[in-house]
Amino acid sequence: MSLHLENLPRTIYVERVAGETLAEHGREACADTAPAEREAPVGGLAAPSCGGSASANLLAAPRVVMIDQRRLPGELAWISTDDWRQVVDAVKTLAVRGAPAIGVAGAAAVMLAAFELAAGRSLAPAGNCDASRPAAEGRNTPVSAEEHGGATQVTAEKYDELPSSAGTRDDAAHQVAPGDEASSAASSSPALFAARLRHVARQVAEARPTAVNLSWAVGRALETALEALKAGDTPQQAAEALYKLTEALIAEDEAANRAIGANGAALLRPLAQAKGASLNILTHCNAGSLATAFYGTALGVVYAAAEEGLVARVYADETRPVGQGARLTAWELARAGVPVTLICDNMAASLMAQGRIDAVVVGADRIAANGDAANKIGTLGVAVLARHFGVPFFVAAPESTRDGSCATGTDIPIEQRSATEVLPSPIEGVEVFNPAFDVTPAALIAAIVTEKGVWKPEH
Ligand SMILES: CSC[C@@H](O)[C@@H](O)C(=O)COP(=O)(O)O
Repeated sequence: MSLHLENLPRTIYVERVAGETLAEHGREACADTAPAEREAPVGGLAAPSCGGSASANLLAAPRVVMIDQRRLPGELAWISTDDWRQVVDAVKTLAVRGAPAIGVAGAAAVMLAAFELAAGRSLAPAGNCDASRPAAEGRNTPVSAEEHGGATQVTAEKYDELPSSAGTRDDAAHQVAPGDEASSAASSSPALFAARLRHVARQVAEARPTAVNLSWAVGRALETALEALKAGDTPQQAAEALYKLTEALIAEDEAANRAIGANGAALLRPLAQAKGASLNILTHCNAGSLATAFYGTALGVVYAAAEEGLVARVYADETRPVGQGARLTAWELARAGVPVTLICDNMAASLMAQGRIDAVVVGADRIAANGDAANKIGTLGVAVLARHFGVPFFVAAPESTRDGSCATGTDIPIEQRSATEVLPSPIEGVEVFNPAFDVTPAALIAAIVTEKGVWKPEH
């Protein structure tokens, strides 16, 4: 098999529009339909730019460019925006999804807000960005990063930590009327800038509750801005620091995924040797390049193993109700040149019973200290089946997905999503239960693969 990773589009990146300042640049988002084939600046396909080249002066307008994954596989289209609210909206509506990708998106949203403030623009909420956060239910209850307060979270303290010259949080952050004087004041007052950026960061971090990567990355962004201000930087310089951080997060994520791939391939090698043939691998949801900055976590393992000839075929669960497996994983693998067979979620048992699955590799959205791992709903069922049929079950995720503040999986907040994802037209008298994730106990996981190595929680 020859891999074609160059056919994979970059999920999310940032760019500058040369020759325009933020104040001059239009605020509207543009959605571009990608050409069938196009060279990307650094591997993979990139969207056509909304204008200009990548050379940038101070305060040239940054844009966040994201694949609109709601439109796949029918159409490869990008959202390009300089509005942090649209990035939050994209996270909530799954235009951009997957734990590492929404982490990058979160940091990028804070970066766009910083540029908006630094240019003296209003920070009034728009669209549904202030819409109430997704509900949580059951034992895995805490939802917001602030409420959760763990080591890798955006803590309340971080939100409230002000530069020494700043006033209180309330006197600044809540002055958010469109076009008011406080908006332009934030461009010249580090204290006001910090307070209002903190206010935005909180909204961004709460866009989705389960994947810890979101609040982790937002926390890094906020910390970067506050540190810059403490060091005496202007709001404009702090915004520039956030642009650099977003680029760094994207590069870090790809590097982590490639390391995860190498570590995971080392786990699959002995299985292929024992079988005397390449492996059939089952995966659930999309933990591929589309779910990350590039390359993928679970599919990163597949890509690295495929390079070595260890992979015969990937079976992709369709992953009801949103269909990330059918719409995204199958599309991505086919595009990358990996043989793929799409199955319905209820077919995995039958395949395993026939001995047609050699290993399961999935991603994760949050991993508790004891190794319990939250991943897309349905993963737990696959893990139970794998244990029953003696198939090794591997979890692949970056270190940023580990949350030491959750002792076990019961501490992980589980997002409840809209009933319409399950039942597009309501039926009177019918309630819908739609948790987006479930938790696989560590006892069912053969190994957790991160960029740092392989972790066997049981041992
Ligand atoms: C690489 S993220 C882990 C995935 O396996 C999966 O759970 C996932 O893609 C997240 O779900 P989503 O709701 O699509 O954002």
